[in-house]
Amino acid sequence: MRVLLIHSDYIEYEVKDKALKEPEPIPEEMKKGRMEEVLVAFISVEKVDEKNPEEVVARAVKEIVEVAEQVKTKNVFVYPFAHLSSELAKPSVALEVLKKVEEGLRNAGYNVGRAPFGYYKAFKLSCKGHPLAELSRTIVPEGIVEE
Ligand SMILES: C[C@@H](O)[C@H](N)C(=O)N[C@H]1[C@@H](O)[C@H](n2cnc3c(N)ncnc32)O[C@@H]1CO
Repeated sequence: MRVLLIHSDYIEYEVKDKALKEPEPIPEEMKKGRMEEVLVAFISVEKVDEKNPEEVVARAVKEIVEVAEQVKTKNVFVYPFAHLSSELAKPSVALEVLKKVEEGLRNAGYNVGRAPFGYYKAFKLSCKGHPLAELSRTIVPEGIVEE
């Protein structure tokens, strides 16, 4: 899993077109979204994660919580993003992993938003620009070496 973390004044998105034949079914209110004072986590779920999705979810939640504590925000936005890796997991696995990351963060006491899965989306982001505002993490199942 590849994670790009951007501490932002806000993120807003708008769903445009389907990017998968069968994107995640979403209610009208999920077609647009905005969150303020937020740690945005752009996440690419990778093929290697299919070896142990539960472990990758647990480690991703831990990493994201650590950064959220450092930048002092309780708001996290999970953004499915297929552009951080050339070895993507298949969509069915990726969606499940992303939903579990969202659930894990909520269970950890965070206000969590998530962008819809399987769509082209327009988005605006305002990065805060402080030294911890832009971070990335590579998370793989135990015992796997990621190039
Ligand atoms: C396209 C761009 O504007 C948009 N932002 C986009 O990336 N859309 C992605 C994700 O929502 C999702 N998706 C599919 N596979 C994956 C994966 N392995 N990991 C994460 N998301 C995935 O399916 C879409 C097409 O790949």
